[in-house]
Amino acid sequence: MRKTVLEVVGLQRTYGEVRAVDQVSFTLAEGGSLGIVGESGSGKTTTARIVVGLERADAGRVLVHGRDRTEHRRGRAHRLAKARQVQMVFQDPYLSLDPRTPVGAVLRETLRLHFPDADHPRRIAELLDQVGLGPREAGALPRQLSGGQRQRVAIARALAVEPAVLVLDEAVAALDVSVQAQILNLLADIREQTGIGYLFITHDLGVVRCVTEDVIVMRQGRIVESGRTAEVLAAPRHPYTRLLLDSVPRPGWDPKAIAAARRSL
Ligand SMILES: Nc1ncnc2c1ncn2[C@@H]1O[C@H](COP(=O)(O)OP(=O)(O)OP(=O)(O)O)[C@@H](O)[C@H]1O
Repeated sequence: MRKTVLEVVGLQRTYGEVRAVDQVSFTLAEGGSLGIVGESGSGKTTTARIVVGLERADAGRVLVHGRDRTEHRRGRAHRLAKARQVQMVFQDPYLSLDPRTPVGAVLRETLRLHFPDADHPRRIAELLDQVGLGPREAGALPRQLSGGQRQRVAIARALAVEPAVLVLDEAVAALDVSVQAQILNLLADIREQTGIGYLFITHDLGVVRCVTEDVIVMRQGRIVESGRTAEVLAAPRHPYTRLLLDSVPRPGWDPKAIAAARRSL
């Protein structure tokens, strides 16, 4: 049995009348990969943002290696320690990368903050190599890179912190299908090499099938189904999961039938 790295217990978050996250609990094993799927508005991103610490929960707890992240303690050391537990990769790295900072400098800044005494040039070369980039990209600005390369930089920056958990929020959604596959393969290799646990937020069941071991399905803030990914996708028990599976465009896909099925749920 692998140890648990992340444990989420009874998360709640309400915005006005909307229960964005309602009694959400799950665990992620060390080196495991858990998908959170659901339609737009199902509460996936809010859950992820609470796990990372970008959003507060009204109730519930987030534990990494048994330590509560939701406790509010002031101070730089505490903030940095929290960041080292969980890192996030967003859908659009353009928004999270400073347009004026070359790639190598992005990594150097992160390393200076978290590991001031490390051998930065060596570590930067290692990180770039780990994500399939080289010295040429180290000197480039974000706009001089392709979407896939930018996402590789965002992944390298997250890895620089040596986190226990990586939260990937629609991390390949903006990329072309072939580039998506490259990044998903890269992420699978990195997980194998490092043992970092992944929390994959996506609306795309193809992504879930490729890169997760377990999955939870969210609808209107609640978990409606969870289990091993292969089993949930092969034999979904909840009608909503079946509907999500049916909504994946494929030959013979009929939007009218999907809309009718949705109304009947
Ligand atoms: N800051 C906010 N203020 C008000 N309502 C919010 C806020 N953030 C999220 N919500 C609402 O909470 C619900 C869940 O949103 P959330 O973004 O978590 O869903 P999601 O499944 O990630 O959707 P998407 O895939 O579109 O990002 C939605 O009804 C949304 O409108």
